[in-house]
Amino acid sequence: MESLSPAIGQKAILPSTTARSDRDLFFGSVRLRTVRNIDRGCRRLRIRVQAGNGAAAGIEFSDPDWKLKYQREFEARFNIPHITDVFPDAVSYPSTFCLKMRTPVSEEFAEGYPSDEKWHGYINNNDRVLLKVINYSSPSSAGAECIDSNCSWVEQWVHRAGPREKIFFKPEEVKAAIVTCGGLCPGLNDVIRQIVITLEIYGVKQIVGIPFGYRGFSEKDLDEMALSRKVVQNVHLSGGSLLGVSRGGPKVSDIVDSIQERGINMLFVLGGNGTHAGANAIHDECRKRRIKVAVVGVPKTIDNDIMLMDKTFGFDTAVEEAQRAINSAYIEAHSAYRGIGIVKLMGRSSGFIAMQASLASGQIDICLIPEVPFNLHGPHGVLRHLKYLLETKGSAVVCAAEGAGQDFLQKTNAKDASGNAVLGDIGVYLQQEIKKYFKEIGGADVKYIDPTYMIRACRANASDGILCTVLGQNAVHGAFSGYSGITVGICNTHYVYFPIPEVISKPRVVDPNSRMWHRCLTSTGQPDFL
Ligand SMILES: Nc1ncnc2c1ncn2[C@@H]1O[C@H](COP(=O)(O)OP(=O)(O)O)[C@@H](O)[C@H]1O
Ligand SMILES: O=P(O)(O)OC[C@H]1O[C@](O)(COP(=O)(O)O)[C@@H](O)[C@@H]1O
Ligand SMILES: [Mg+2]
Repeated sequence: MESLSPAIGQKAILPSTTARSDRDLFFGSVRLRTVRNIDRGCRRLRIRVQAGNGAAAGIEFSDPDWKLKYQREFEARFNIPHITDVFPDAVSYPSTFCLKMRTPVSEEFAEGYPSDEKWHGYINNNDRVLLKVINYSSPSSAGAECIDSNCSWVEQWVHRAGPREKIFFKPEEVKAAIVTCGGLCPGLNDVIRQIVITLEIYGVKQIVGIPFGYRGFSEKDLDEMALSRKVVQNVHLSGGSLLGVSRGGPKVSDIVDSIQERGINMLFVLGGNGTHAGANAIHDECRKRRIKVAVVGVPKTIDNDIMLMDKTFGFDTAVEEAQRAINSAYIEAHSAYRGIGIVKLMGRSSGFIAMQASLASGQIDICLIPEVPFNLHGPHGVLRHLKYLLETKGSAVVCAAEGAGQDFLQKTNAKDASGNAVLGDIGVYLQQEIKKYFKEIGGADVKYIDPTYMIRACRANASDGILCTVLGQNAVHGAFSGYSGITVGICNTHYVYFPIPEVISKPRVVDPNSRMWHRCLTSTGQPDFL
């Protein structure tokens, strides 16, 4: 067989088993475009290798120093903004955070812990974490993300999160605010709790919650909420957000006016892509006005649609909670004569919850996600496959992400207060179409379960609770260390700080050519519905 790792522009031959259709093939970021030239008899596809990341970024690969240059550019992109960028003379102080816990009433170390303490657990500012940990030997390796056509190994380092030896805020001068925006997500209260507790460990006395997302900065009838360990002690025992959430809200300049009026100099922002876009704009505006405010995000999205991190908090809980709905749909379908269960799960543009929940349950026959187009009708459509399932198994269960199959639904162009498109209900549509289809051919007992808001309102499970704890603590460490315009994340099991623009450049989506999606397909046994 010919090489699977040709240079850019060269042709390669892939075995037919590698190609699942006439569509483009992706090996990570390397796109192999099928030329639709199936050799007679041997069923092989001719493909052309298109550029990897690097060429797209304008890298000159003939330059012997291209790797070095790429790394330098990467380092600059992932540099995390610091207060000294704007205030070069900003004074630092010895940290008041120490792993050796003292009783909270002790005034012994009010001015900082003695520097002769042997081990504080501090992070060095130059500590880094590898963003990509696999050295792919070929662009054709599953999941390969290549910069050049040989998939050369180029180290990509990001900043390690954690407490630093020097802090840039005196705890007694800090007024910290926490705001939770967007939709609910399991774990919001756990993060709030940890932020408050960690701020108190640093010695901060003024901690407030901004009610109902960014709106709390402008609505006159909404008062900020005083927060302390006492207030947040048991808040993680219930779902939702102690502070409330909202979509939409005031202009960034009005938010920053309010920040100035309130004397806030640390702002912790819990939210998804939209919230982080807001947080970054707030950070920029504070810099423009030359006010010393640390703006730190904690990514919140049940959909797991934030780039670069292993996962976001609440996602595990959502997948776990979805099992209950899937199991109910399965029991209903299995116990009925020609039963079909439909479960709709959240995921506006990313099908992670539906994919993982289907995989975990092993009870789903058809998983539909926004990233993978499908036909409903026709010889290869979902309905035809359901007919086959009823004939062979007697029942079937479908799991659909809310953003799946939106092409079938009437578009309204309606937007929510944040500007997100309001989606049609794919679950209801599937239910109607399935009923219609089976009416003439023996009928089907169709049950539709929409557990979406029940899942979102859950309290975090133990694993998410721990993730929230670490993220919340690191958010506070980041702010005290003088960073702003950053967000915290887990990356290859380590905790890191990212500059906000890098994580919101686009939503993270399921790669239809990934091994995980393929695992899901092997579990469901569904065909391509095309
Ligand atoms: N591009 C943006 N710039 C500033 N604020 C934004 C932007 N996009 C969304 N927001 C604000 O962020 C908040 C949350 O956004 P939303 O999209 O509803 O949720 P999420 O943060 O979970 O994506 C809303 O108050 C919205 O007004
Ligand atoms: O009904 P709401 O509150 O707008 O929330 C629905 C949205 O919540 C989500 O689960 C998460 O959205 P956010 O990350 O923007 O909060 C979306 O998938 C879904 O469309
Ligand atoms: Mg959003």
